[in-house]
Formats: sequence, structure tokens, C-alpha cells
Amino acid sequence: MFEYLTAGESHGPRLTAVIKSLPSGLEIEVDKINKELARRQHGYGRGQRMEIESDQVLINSGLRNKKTLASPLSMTIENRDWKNWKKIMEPLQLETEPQKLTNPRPGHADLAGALKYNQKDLRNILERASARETAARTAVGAIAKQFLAEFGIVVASHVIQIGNLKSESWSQLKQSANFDLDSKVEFENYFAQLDQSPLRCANSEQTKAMQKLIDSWQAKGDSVGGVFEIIVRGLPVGLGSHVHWDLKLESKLAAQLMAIQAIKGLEIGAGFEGASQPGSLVHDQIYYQPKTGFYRGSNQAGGIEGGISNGQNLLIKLAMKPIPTLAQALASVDMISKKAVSAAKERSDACAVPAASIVGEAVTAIVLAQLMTAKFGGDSLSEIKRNYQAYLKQLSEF
Ligand SMILES: Cc1cc2nc3c(=O)[nH]c(=O)nc-3n(C[C@H](O)[C@H](O)[C@H](O)COP(=O)(O)O)c2cc1C
Ligand SMILES: C=C(O[C@@H]1CC(C(=O)O)=C[C@@H](OP(=O)(O)O)[C@H]1O)C(=O)O
Repeated sequence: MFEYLTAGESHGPRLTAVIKSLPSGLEIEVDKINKELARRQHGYGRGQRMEIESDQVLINSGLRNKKTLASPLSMTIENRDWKNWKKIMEPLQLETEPQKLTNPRPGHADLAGALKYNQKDLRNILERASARETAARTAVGAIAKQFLAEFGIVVASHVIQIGNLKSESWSQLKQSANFDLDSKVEFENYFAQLDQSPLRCANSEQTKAMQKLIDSWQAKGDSVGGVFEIIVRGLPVGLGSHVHWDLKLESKLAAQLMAIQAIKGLEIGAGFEGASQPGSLVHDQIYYQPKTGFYRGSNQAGGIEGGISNGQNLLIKLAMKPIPTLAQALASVDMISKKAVSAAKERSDACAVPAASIVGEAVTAIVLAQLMTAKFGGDSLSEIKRNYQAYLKQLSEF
């Protein structure tokens, strides 16, 4: 369940997403999909393309009277910019041969893609490599989020680093916050207010410094990366498995999260910092109370032990490299003349870490929806809920 494909070029007519199989009877709010699309478009440091686009989804199949039919659900998102690119991106016969783009950008898919696919025009590579495609993944993720909400599972994110400027990670916040981040309401309030913040970062002082940093690099024709953290609440024990490498929860998450454009690092729980500490400080000790069952005093494992969700919040940090297209272009070589040239300068984002954090939420939701249906069945929502309740009973009687 929840296997999907996306299609569409960045400046083509539209993006398409098809979810092959979904449980029947899941109510879908189109407004919630559009809300996720809008969240992905925002964020300080985005370029002029986001002033042109105003992403809205059109559902073409798989729904009747707002409910899934279990048949393939297909969606499209129009590219408003298409009207400015028809002469270059027409899928059928072009009226005139457009000028070829031959100076590859370091850090983009340009050169490796041109060599691999034997293309002398970089546009034939960059159009699909572009992170415009992440709008389609965000729409799929918005449906996965609505499915997970049926089970009280919430996927959220915040930005915790821009360039070298850091703000508190979830575990640091939990130690210092004077509000109860374990409460559902306070959790949701914390993340809701981030959607009003220019960088989706909770530390407002640091946000101002981060904005200045983006401005200063952008003024020099440069770009900036950063780190965001995904936090998942309400996950049951038992998604993923220790029995084989390709069934482990972290391998499923890493495979799909690392496939987001420009993501170059992933950390689960204490991750790299944990590597420098003794085991006694890293592992989450086990306690028991008759009322609540097994519990831990900490969450350094980031919610995964032995490839299996352990019932704690999932904590995943993702590092995004700086945007490759630079106004102060880097050294490159013309693919035809083989002479030294400056890399192509296209209109570009200077920083897209807040946007990437929304894509990260969507992709995490998709992986979790795939695993929930793998464990609890997938034909109808009512059947999955029955199986889920029976499993919760098994856990409570353990
Ligand atoms: C939300 C988002 C927006 C992006 N915007 C741009 C951009 O405006 N210009 C650019 O050169 N790269 C941008 N990127 C990064 C490139 O798409 C990415 O670096 C490129 O496809 C090469 O893939 P790789 O970095 O995964 O190796 C963006 C990435 C994301 C996730
Ligand atoms: C269009 C989006 O992001 C684009 C991702 C992108 C890239 O190279 O990845 C390059 C830019 O596109 P353009 O060249 O049209 O300005 C970004 O705007 C989007 O996020 O919807």
C-alpha cells in the first residue's frame, strides 16, 4: 500500500502523482493537501519561482464522495510557470530549436546526468532533477498524513540549523522547555506556531541571525544549507523488523529521506554525538508501571531499537547541502567546446531548508503509512482499525 510514482518536469505543464493502492474508506480533505503544498512553498530564502507558483492539487481518480475507493489515486499540480516555458519545454514538436545549455553546475545533476544519458543539452537532465518534483511528493505525503491521523500519529518538523547557526534540537528543548512537550496539545501548538515563522525555527533570536546569514551569502551570490529535524508522535511499538536488513525501520526511512534533493546526511536519535559517549549515557533505561506499561526516562535511540519502532517519538535529523545554483557562478567546463566557463546561472533559491523540512515530513509520513498497512492490512480503513485495536489489546495484555 501507498506505493507511488511522480512524473513531471520543473517547467513542463504539470506534475502528476499516482498512488497505486490505498485502503478504501479513507476520507480525504483536499484543503489539507493544499495546506501542505503551501507550507512547502514558504520559507525565507526562496527564489522568484515561488512568487509565480501557487500550488493547488486536482484529484483525477481514486476518490468518490471524498472517500478512497482503493483504486489508483491520481493527482496533478499545474506549473503556472509553464506558460513562460512553452517555447522551450513543449512536449511535442518545438517551433524552433532552443539554445542548448552546456555549462554544468557543480552540485546539480547536470554533468553526471548528461554523461549518463548521452544528452548534449543540460535542460534534458535538470528539468527532472529539480526539486519542483517535491511538490508531488508533498501531495502524496499529505494523504499519508491523513491516513496516519486516523491512528493518532502526527509527523512534524522544525529547522535547527542554517549555515553554522544552530538552535535547540527536540531533545535539548525537552530538557529546557517550561512547557510539556509530551502533551498532545502543547506538541501541536509548538509546531503550529512554526508555520508563521520565516525559517520554521522556534528560536526567534536565532531566526533573525539566520535570516541575516542568508542575506549576506545571497548578497555575495552564494547559498546556504542547514539541518532540520523530523519528530513523529503517537507511533505504536512494532513498525519495521530486526529479522532482515531491508525490513529495518531506519533502512526504510533512510532510503526515502536520502532521496530528497540536496539531503546529504541523516541521523537517528543521538546519532553522531552518541558515538562519542559511553553506553551508560546513551541507552534509554527500561522501567515499568502497571498503568502505563514499559517506559523510558530518555529517548536517545530516537524511537528505533533493532530496526523496530519502540513506541517513543521518532527523532530524525537531516542535513541539506547549500543550493548548487550560484549567482557568483563556480568553475565549469563547456560540454561541447571543452573550454573553461562559468557554471550556468539560473533563477534560484538561496536557502530552501524550511521547504525541505516539509518534504521530509511528507516522505516520513509515506514510509510510515507503508509500514502501518504492511503490519495491519490494507483493504479497508475499517479492517486496518480492527486489526490495530486487536494489536493494542495484545500489547496491553503482554
Ligand atoms: C525544496 C528544495 C528547493 C531547491 N531549490 C533549488 C534551487 O532553487 N536551485 C538549485 O540549484 N537547487 C535547488 N535545490 C537542490 C537541487 O534540486 C539538488 O541539489 C539537485 O537536484 C542535485 O541533487 P543532489 O543535491 O541530491 O545531489 C532544491 C532542493 C530542495 C529540496
Ligand atoms: C520550483 C521549485 O523549486 C525549484 C527547485 C530548483 C532545483 O534546481 O531543484 C530550482 C528552482 O527552479 P526555477 O529554476 O524554476 O527557479 C526552484 O524554484 C519548487 O520547489 O516548487
